[in-house]
Amino acid sequence: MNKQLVAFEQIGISFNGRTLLDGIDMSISEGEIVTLIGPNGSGKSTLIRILLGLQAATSGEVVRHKTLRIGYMPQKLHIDPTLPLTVKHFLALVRGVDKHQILPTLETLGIAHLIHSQVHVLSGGETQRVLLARALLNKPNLLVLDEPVQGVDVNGQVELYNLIEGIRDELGCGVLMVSHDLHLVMAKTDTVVCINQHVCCSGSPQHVTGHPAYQALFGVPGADESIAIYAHQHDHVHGEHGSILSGDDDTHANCNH
Ligand SMILES: Nc1ncnc2c1ncn2[C@@H]1O[C@H](COP(=O)(O)OP(=O)(O)OP(=O)(O)O)[C@@H](O)[C@H]1O
Repeated sequence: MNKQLVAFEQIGISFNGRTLLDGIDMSISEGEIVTLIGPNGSGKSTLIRILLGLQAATSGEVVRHKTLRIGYMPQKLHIDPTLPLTVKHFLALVRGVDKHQILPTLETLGIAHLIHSQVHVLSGGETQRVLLARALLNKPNLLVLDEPVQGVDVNGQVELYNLIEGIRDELGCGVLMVSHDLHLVMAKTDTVVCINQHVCCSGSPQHVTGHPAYQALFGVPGADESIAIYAHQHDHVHGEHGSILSGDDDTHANCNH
């Protein structure tokens, strides 16, 4: 069995008395691609921030393997557009980077020709690849990608997911992704975890997509396959502070807790 890199154990977090995450259990192993899905504001990025140590959980524990080394790709590049900065110089800012690895990494990602380009003139897809290059230059055994295909057209999304899968195959690293592009990402994912305060559904894409919960959450029969709709129907009701009050309607999506 592959080495487990990270395990979230009963992670919970509250802000100003409001429970955002409650009792989250999930894990990521080497060679595994895990995709985190859920409605806007359900706490996906917060869970990533907890993993990165940028946010403290209110309860529970993140168990990290002693060899864990994370390469993080944020949702967006936050750089002052008036600041002159080439791709090469941007990547040279990675702490401890081996500068000889910059060009080969860009070659792997198909953007070697952009090495002397200014970062603020890059297209959406090019920017995402530069951010992926930065994550890879950290020599990770876990890639953490927060909405990696944001701002990328559909063809570009397929290419990026293929690249990510290829990187997993080559490096044998684990991958944790947040995504809204359910149909495209499913084909490249080993495990899907759907959160909405708690873990609502999880498992292989085959298991999850065949599950009534998934269909109630994301699928509208006959609708455009590329459109994912968050119509999250619980089989229970949440109280004011997030507690689960009832589970009396078994025609609704079944959540796993
Ligand atoms: N430090 C904080 N203090 C107060 N509220 C916070 C804090 N961090 C996050 N939140 C709130 O938690 C909620 C979840 O945010 P988060 O960004 O984790 O959701 P998300 O699932 O990643 O959303 P999206 O899909 O829209 O990116 C938001 O309502 C946000 O305002």
